[in-house]
Amino acid sequence: MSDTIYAVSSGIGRAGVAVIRISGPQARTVGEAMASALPADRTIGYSVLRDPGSGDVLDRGLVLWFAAPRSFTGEDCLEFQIHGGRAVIAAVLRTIGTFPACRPAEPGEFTKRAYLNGKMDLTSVEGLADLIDSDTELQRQQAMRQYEGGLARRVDGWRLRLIELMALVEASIDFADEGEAPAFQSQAIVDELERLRGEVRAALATSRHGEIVREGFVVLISGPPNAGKSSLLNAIAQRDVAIVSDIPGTTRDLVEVLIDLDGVPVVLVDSAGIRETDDPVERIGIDRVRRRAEHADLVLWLSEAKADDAGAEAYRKDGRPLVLVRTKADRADFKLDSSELAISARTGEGLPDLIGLIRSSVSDLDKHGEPAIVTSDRQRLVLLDAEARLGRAIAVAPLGQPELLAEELRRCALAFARVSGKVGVEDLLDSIFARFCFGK
Ligand SMILES: Nc1nc2c(ncn2[C@@H]2O[C@H](COP(=O)(O)OP(=O)(O)OP(=O)(O)O)[C@@H](O)[C@H]2O)c(=O)[nH]1
Repeated sequence: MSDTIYAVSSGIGRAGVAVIRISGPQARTVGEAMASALPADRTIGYSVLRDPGSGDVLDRGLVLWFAAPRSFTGEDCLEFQIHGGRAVIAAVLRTIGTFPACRPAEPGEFTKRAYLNGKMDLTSVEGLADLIDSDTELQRQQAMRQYEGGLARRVDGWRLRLIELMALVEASIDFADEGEAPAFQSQAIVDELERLRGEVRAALATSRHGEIVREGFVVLISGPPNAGKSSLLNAIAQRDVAIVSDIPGTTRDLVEVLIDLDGVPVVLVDSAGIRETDDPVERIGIDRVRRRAEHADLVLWLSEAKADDAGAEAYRKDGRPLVLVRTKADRADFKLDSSELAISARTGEGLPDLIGLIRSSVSDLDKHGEPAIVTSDRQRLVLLDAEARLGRAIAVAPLGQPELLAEELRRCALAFARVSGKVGVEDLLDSIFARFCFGK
C-alpha cells in the first residue's frame, strides 16, 4: 500500500460537482502543491487548484483534509470537490498523476484499504457494496443494517461467549495438572453451546429472505407460444409498479425486468413459449427457460384455455409454486372456471389481482418477521460451518476430555472470526472488492 491512489468518486459524466479522492502517503504533498494551502485536519478549505509544474489554474473548489488514521481508508486522505465538467476532471486527474508514486485506484481499492487498515470488517464491506448497488427501499434498509454492523455485532457476541467457555475449559486443564477436579460442568457447557447453536440457526433462517431482498424475487412467466406472456410483462411494467431497470445481459429469449413492489425487488422473466419442437434454436430457448425456472420463486403459467395447461405439469412436479392464469379475458368467446385467475393485458382486467398475488407470495417468504441479518452467500456458508463446529463441540463436551473440548471451541471461535474477516479470508478478498465501482 505504498502507492498513493486517486479516482473520481462521484460517478462518471458531466455534473455540477465532482469529488476526487486521493489516499496514501503522497496525499499531503499533492494537496500542498495543488491547493494554495492545506486546511487543518478534518476541515474544509476553499482554494484555487493549480498545476504546480506550469502554474496554470485548473479550477477553484473545496479541499478536504483527513490525516491518517482518522480517515475512510485509515491513510492520509485528500478530497477535491471541483466543477464536474469532463475537461476539469480530466485536467485535475492528469495533474495528480504527475506526482511520483501516484496512480489511479482500482475499483473498490479505497474500501479495500479501509478493510486492511482495520477501519471496516468484511460484513460492513459487503453491506457497503450492497448499499451502492441498492435500487429499492428494502434493499437500502437491509444494506444499511449490514453496513452498520448488524451481523458483525451478533457474531462478535457469540465469539465472546465462546471465549468465556474456552477460558473455563482451559482453566480446568491447568487445575487437572495439580490433581484437582475439573472446574467446569460439562452440562452447563453443553447448554450454553446449544443456546449459541440455536441463535446461529435463527440467523441462518433469515438468509433466504436476505437473498431475495438482494437479488430479487424471481417470477417466471411461462406458457405456450402466443399465450400473451410478453404482453403481460409490458402491462405490469407500465402499471401499478415502478420499474427499476431492465436487467442487462439478457438474451432475446429471456427478457428480465426488475420492478419495485413495495420496496421488494421483483424480477419478472418473460420466456420463450414452451412446446414440443424440432427447431434447434427454439429448443435452446426452451432449455433456457427450464434452467431459469430452477431459480424461480413463482411460476405464472399463462394460457388461453385449459387444454393448453399440460406444460405446467413439469413445474408442478418440480415443486415450484405455480399459478395458472387465463389470458385475453377481453375476448368475446372467453370462458372461465370460477376458481381461475383471468387477466387481459389489453384492458388491464385482473392485473391488480395478479399483482396482489405476487405481493402475497413475496410476503409469505418473510415469515420470521425479523429482517434478514445474513445477507450474502459468503456469510451463510461461513455460519453453516460454525454451526457444524458447534455441533461437534456439543458432542465432545460430555466426554470429560478438556483438551479435546478446548480445541473444538477454538475452531468454533475461528469460524466466527471468519464472518467478519478477522482471519482466513485472503482467497475471497479479490472477488469481494471487485464488486465495487471506481472511486469507492
Ligand atoms: N385480445 C387480446 N389479445 C392479446 C392479449 N394479450 C396478448 N394478446 C395478443 O396475443 C398475441 C400474442 O401475444 P404475446 O404477448 O406476444 O404472446 P407470447 O406468449 O409472449 O408469445 P410467444 O413469445 O410467441 O411465446 C399478440 O397478437 C397479442 O396482441 C389480451 O389481453 N387480449
